[in-house]
Amino acid sequence: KEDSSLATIARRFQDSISLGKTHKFWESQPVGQFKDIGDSSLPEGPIEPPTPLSEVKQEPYNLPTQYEWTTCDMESEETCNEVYNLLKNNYVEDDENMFRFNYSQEFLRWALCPPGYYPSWHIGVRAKASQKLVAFITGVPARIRVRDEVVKMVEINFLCVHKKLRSKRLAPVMIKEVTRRVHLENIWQAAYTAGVVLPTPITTCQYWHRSLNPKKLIDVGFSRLGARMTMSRTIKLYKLPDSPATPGFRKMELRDVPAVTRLLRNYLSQFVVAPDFDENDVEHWLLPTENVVDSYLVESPETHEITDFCSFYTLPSSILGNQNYLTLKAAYSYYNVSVKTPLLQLMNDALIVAKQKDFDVFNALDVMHNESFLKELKFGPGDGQLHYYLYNYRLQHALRPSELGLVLL
Ligand SMILES: CNCCCN(C)c1ncc(F)c(N2CC(C(=O)NCc3cnc4ccccn34)C2)n1
Repeated sequence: KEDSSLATIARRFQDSISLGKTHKFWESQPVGQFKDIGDSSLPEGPIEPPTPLSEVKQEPYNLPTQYEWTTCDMESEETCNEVYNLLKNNYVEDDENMFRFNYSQEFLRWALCPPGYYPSWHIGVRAKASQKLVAFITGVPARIRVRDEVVKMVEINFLCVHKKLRSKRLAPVMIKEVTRRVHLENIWQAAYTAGVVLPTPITTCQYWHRSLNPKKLIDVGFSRLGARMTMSRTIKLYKLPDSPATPGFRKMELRDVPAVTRLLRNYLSQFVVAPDFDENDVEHWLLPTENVVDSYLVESPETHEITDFCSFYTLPSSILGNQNYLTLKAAYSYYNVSVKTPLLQLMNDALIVAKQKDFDVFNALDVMHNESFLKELKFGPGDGQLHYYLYNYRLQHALRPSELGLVLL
């Protein structure tokens, strides 16, 4: 595996710039530049001031003539289905093209229609002739705290260009168009992630996977049988109890929103970058939604106080080219709060309910305090890294993943 340290990648990126090979795009954007890494004379905070709204480009950017912009109304069954199919066939795959994310329609409506969302930030590109949807990019509003500053941001996600239109340089103009529409709403910062290195990550996270259905995971090539391991020994290794161990462990309900909000706000205050959730946000993002997000809490049987919380979201992947299985059912660790119940025990209960719900694998990033349970609960390191980025906001130095309290979908 090549040395993938950020310094090496930065130097290569710098070299490729001098050779004129790299995209001019990212050096033209207000993002931390590789050449500025370590320059402590540059202040932390916004890189560029807001533009007066009258000076923001009023008309959309130009697309190649055979394409046109469209706004995707995600609350329309038909349009949501078009977006679903574009992503199902053209969104992120693993490096060996064995899996592709298969975000469900109900997940996309949840992820893209939070309180205060802007329909105009759900941007599609259609081929004029066929009216087919061939590309997509989204923004949703979020209040994100960076150290002591709560910043109104946009979370950019679901950038997808149809496989047949790759290297037509559509992505840069889509990024500029969503930026323009966000500027029109007087928002000047963004948060986004990518599996690739761009200028410049605020942190780089590692994925970890906990097998729940090891036989299927080995059959489909997601994991391999360990050396000197048999299949039956492997199934036994990952076996879990039939029910959670923590007394008072139960599903979250609407009546729990105020208590969960207090618990979560308190817990997230320890991280350098984290969402600034209010009760409306908690009701949308954390109340259980079938096939989308599951959340549990610990209510003390004695005092009825809510002391702990855990949650995970449902993101299946299509399995490309396997005769026996079509879909990998994956749960992704979301927000977890451990105050009275040890995080290790809380997350083991999360694994137990995920197994009960027939998930094949439970994924987690090494963000927040996740490092403390990953190895002990038999998570294995994944091959994918997830780089986190802020747009138009400089941090003087990259964060450790444990300083990050933000999970994007
Ligand atoms: C903000 N959005 C984050 C959602 C996940 N995003 C986009 C992502 N970006 C880079 C990755 F490395 C990654 N990984 C999940 C881990 C994993 O499960 N790897 C095997 C696998 C199974 N299915 C798929 C589908 C696509 C890629 C890998 N896959 C690695 N996830």
